[in-house]
Amino acid sequence: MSARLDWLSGAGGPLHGSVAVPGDKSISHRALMLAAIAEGCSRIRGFLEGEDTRATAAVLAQLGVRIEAPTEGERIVHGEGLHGLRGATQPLDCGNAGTGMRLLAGLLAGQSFDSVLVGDASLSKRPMRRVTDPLAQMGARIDSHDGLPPLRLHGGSALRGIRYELPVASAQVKSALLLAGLYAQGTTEILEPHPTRDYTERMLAAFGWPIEFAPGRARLDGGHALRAVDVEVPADFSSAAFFLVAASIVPGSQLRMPGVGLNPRRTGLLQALRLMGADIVVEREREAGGEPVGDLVVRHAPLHGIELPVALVPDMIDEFPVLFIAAAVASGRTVVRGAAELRVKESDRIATMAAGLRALGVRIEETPDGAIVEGGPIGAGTVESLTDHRIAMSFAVAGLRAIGPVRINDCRHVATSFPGFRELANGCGFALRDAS
Ligand SMILES: O=C(O)C1=C[C@@H](OP(=O)(O)O)[C@@H](O)[C@H](O)C1
Ligand SMILES: C=C(OP(=O)(O)O)C(=O)O
Repeated sequence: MSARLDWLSGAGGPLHGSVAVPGDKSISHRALMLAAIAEGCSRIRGFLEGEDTRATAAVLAQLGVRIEAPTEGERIVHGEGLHGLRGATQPLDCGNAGTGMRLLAGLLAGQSFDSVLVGDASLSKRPMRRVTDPLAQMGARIDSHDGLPPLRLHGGSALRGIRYELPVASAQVKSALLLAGLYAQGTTEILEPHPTRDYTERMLAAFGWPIEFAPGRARLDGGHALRAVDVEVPADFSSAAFFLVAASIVPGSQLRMPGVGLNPRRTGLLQALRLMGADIVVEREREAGGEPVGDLVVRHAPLHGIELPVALVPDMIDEFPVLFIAAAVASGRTVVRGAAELRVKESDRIATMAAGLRALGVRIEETPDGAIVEGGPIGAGTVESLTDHRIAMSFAVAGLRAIGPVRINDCRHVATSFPGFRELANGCGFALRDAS
């Protein structure tokens, strides 16, 4: 993870073929965690072999959970039961994963032993009070470094359920509190300002924990048990997003992505791109592993700028970097508002995208909670990914339509969410290579 890796993305395409997008990151994290504290043995298929999810698996192994990896994309988790985890002697390294650290904070807050959660340089700058404050209200004792990692969780705290209104729409915070709620006395109830992805709720129900949930709220009582189940992980919509935009902007392209997760709390970009004029069809809609999935077929279409409806923002929170690329090649102006959360991701994604697009000659004005992008030609140039995986892949997409090569500095974190991105991209018509 330390060696630097720079990419050059050139004008490729047209893009053709079928792209097998890897498994959903959010679901893979949760499947590991719930299986680890379930009774019995769970098999996970379609598991994301990303660095973020592997870090979560390694943390659970440190806590005494036996996890087998019989084939790539498969895990067999030997559950230890709700009270079967064992304290680790070393800090638990969540790598680059905000999801890993925040959900584990909830899971570990009610254990009998102490834990220390650490992360890499990027994760060490991400705000943790959003989870530590409500967990403290539940009775947890957690020390942080001024609201930043590392998090020191003191074991032996008796947790009690709370009713909590989330100040920001965050599935990570909701999930952390629900996981802590498993260990709490009484009822834990979470209310959201806007509904967020409900994977934790759906999966808790699948593992047999009584839970009530509806868009924007979730409620459970402590003191039940989880029973092992098999989990089928769909392909990650957020990874498919790069190919949706790539094929939309390169003339003559047509791509198919089979088995992509289409949970409505994830597919805001589909709606946004359609509002911009994109030609995306969902085929073979079905249910797999309790989640809606379908095959996405995308063909090139001329895009035009839009005022993005603010209500779509939480449903496409990880897709903004690549939306900004679509906006940069669209005709006219695209306006994004209500997306201040982008500033506390792996990088400040408003500032990082604005700096990169400006370096390529695109007119973009940053606002506190969004940006205004003027579509037009994309020039050649050098951009900094600031080790943010989604920024690196988004500028790889931009290179397809640039008038000369786009150099993307520091792409080593792409494998956190999308191992094999470059090979898949080149396989369907990208021209993406090492810069050195
Ligand atoms: O719960 C999850 O799996 C995630 C929730 C989102 O974060 P927030 O909860 O901070 O919005 C998202 O950005 C992240 O990639 C994954
Ligand atoms: C924000 C992201 O992930 P995390 O919060 O888990 O680091 C992401 O994958 O874009």
